[in-house]
Amino acid sequence: MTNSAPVSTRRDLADAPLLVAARGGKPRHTPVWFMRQAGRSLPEYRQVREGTPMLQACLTPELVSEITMQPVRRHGVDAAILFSDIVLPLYAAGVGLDIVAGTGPVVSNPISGPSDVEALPSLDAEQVAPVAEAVGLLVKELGSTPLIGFAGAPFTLASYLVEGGPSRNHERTKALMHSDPKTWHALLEKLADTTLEFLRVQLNAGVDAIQLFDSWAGALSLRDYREFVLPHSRRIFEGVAEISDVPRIHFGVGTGELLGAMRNAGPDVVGVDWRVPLDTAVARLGAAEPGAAKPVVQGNLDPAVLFAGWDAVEREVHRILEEGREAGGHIFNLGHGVLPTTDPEILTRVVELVHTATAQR
Ligand SMILES: O=C(O)CCc1c2[nH]c(c1CC(=O)O)Cc1[nH]c(c(CC(=O)O)c1CCC(=O)O)Cc1[nH]c(c(CC(=O)O)c1CCC(=O)O)Cc1[nH]c(c(CCC(=O)O)c1CC(=O)O)C2
Repeated sequence: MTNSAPVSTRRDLADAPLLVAARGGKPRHTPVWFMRQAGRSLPEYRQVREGTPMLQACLTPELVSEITMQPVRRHGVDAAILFSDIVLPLYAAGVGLDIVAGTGPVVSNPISGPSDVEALPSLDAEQVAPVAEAVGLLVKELGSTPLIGFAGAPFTLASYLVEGGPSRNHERTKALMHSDPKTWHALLEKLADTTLEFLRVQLNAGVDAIQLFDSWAGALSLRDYREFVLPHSRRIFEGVAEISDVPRIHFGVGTGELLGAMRNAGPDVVGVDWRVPLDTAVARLGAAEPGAAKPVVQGNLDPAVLFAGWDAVEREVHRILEEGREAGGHIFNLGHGVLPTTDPEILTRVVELVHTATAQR
């Protein structure tokens, strides 16, 4: 774990709509970006990635920079998100895994007990130096567009490591959690250390915000989330706050019942999937002490609606913007990542619609 003092390489983007909204201010328009905006939906992505395996691409600075820039140039989004993956730090640390196209992350030797947790390698900043180099290239190229760094949260990473790959029911993960809490917490502590170190590298290189993805936390009951996951996610947000004052976003899928608990982990912004209307999410998040600032939310267009024709898209975007007015701040996004066969033209039109519908409010 490097404890180098944060290098102030961040740009002064004080009036960038993403950063203004994230702090509960009034941006010149509602900011919009899309999870998975850099990826398979873009022909230029498929072209530039030809022949380079996913994880190797994530460790090639010039490729990371080019791929991250593609949706910014094409769509005019209000943020870039670093082209990376949630399993990259595990791969860089030496965990035997690969990303199999059409499947996702696949782990060679799944974790099943205390000796496997003991053997899990920790991450050294040097192992992800190419990511820091990519951030350095991007902060020069992005001008006034903020760059969002990201990492996977401990529960989602643990699920891939224990299940050995994507899982519908996470049965091995939950079995370990309930049968051997000591080993479970030891695993999540190591994963939180790795995540925090990976975020530290991105922050010291100059990212302007971070997002912690707990994509699969929605598989948990509120009781289990609070007992087995929340303390570890909270440690990450507290750790990030000690490194930098950038806005911290927390997102998961199927998390309608967990939103209040996710806010207790300490993020500045909570991402909401498409199942919960934003005004309902604000009510569930807003259970903080009376007089506290209203929560800032991100989301939450159903990615599948982008296949329903422009009239449906336009109707849904206006509905979501209306619901977002209930929050202390709203960053428009999808409720999960862009689906690979999405028409990129539609995403560009959504950016234009959000900007014109909310300009100079
Ligand atoms: O085949 C390729 O070209 C690589 C596909 C690809 C991956 N990461 C990627 C991309 C670019 C893209 O999304 O098109 C690139 C990727 N992975 C991620 C992000 C961050 C974001 O969503 O904006 C991004 C996009 C970053 C950016 O836009 O710059 C993070 C990620 N990887 C992963 C997850 C968890 C999950 O969704 O399972 C998550 C959390 C995000 C989410 O919930 O959508 C794990 C993962 N990585 C990957 C896959 C897809 C496997 C497949 O279906 O081929 C999967 C599993 C899955 O998505 O179901 C590989």
